[in-house]
Amino acid sequence: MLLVVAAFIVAFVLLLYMISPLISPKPLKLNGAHVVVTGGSSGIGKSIAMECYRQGAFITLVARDESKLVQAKKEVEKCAINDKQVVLCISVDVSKDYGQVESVIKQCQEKLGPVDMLVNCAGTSFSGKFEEVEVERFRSLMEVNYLGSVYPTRAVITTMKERRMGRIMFVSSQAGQIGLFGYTAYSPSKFALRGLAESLQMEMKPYNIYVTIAYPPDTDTPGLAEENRTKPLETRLISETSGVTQPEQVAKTVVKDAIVTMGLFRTVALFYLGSFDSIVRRCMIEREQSKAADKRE
Ligand SMILES: NC(=O)C1=CN([C@@H]2O[C@H](COP(=O)(O)OP(=O)(O)OC[C@H]3O[C@@H](n4cnc5c(N)ncnc54)[C@H](OP(=O)(O)O)[C@@H]3O)[C@@H](O)[C@H]2O)C=CC1
Ligand SMILES: CCCCCCCCCCCCCCCC(=O)[C@@H](N)CO
Repeated sequence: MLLVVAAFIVAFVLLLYMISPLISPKPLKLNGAHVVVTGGSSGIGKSIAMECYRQGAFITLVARDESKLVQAKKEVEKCAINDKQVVLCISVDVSKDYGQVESVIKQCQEKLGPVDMLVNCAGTSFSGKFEEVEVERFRSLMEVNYLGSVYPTRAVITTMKERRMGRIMFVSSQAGQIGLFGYTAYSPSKFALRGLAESLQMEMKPYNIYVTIAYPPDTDTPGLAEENRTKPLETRLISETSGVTQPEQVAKTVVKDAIVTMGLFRTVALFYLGSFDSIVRRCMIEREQSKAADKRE
């Protein structure tokens, strides 16, 4: 009986794999394409920009800090494959004023042509126990991670629809697939991206615009180093189960996914949850035991 079920599952997956090239669109050629990367001055965004540059794209890097932008531009330029390629830098806060975001997108389209691919990677994380996270943080994470992806997307979408082409990428997180200890402020902002990406994909498909969303694990970036400064023990132990990835690796995977959209759904690994609950319980018991021991002394 079990064997039959297993055989069915294997056959189904094989079938999906075989028909996926038929139902997915033609791969996007990055050579000569204009790619806008928000959060392109650091970490995952910077690696994505470098990966696209290696494939011949023209890049606009968007972030706030000008000196980090200039530094990143130099690094991206080193990945050039021809002498026509250009890296443009734009300093703007993607989460505050929609009018501003719209006007910088206009500027970069005037210089490098219509946007072929938008990578929404600007974002920030924070971990801490729910009651210890400042209330303001819940608003700011939602603003940067969610609205900071809505605004640039909104600013490029009309032209993409007119041209009947384009790719939009959102960078969520494994913490955007399941809620985890310490991420009460961060996870919801990443879950929101999933709702946005799935709804938008349904609207955009008839216009030959494809939306992808990435769920990376912990990745070795300045952003992660900053987050680790306040990370509760539980969050650290839970995160260790999926390890730390290098930004270059994440970039390779997500860029490939965006240009060759497979359209296959990613499954949530729910079986992890049981083992995480036991980590949380163990930490609590150990903390209580050491408190009790302190009292006895
Ligand atoms: N590193 C990790 O473990 C993981 C990260 N992610 C997600 O990937 C994305 C990138 O993370 P990571 O590379 O670690 O982060 P970094 O902190 O290294 O880089 C963040 C980038 O976003 C920019 N940015 C932040 N806020 C704004 C804003 N309001 N307006 C414009 N630009 C902004 C930063 O530049 P500046 O500050 O100058 O504006 C910088 O370029 C985030 O969305 C993060 O949530 C997902 C899973 C794992
Ligand atoms: C298909 C699999 C889905 C679920 C797997 C569960 C894995 C549990 C480990 C979760 C690690 C938390 C990563 C958060 C990364 C992040 O976004 C911050 N580091 C940002 O700085």
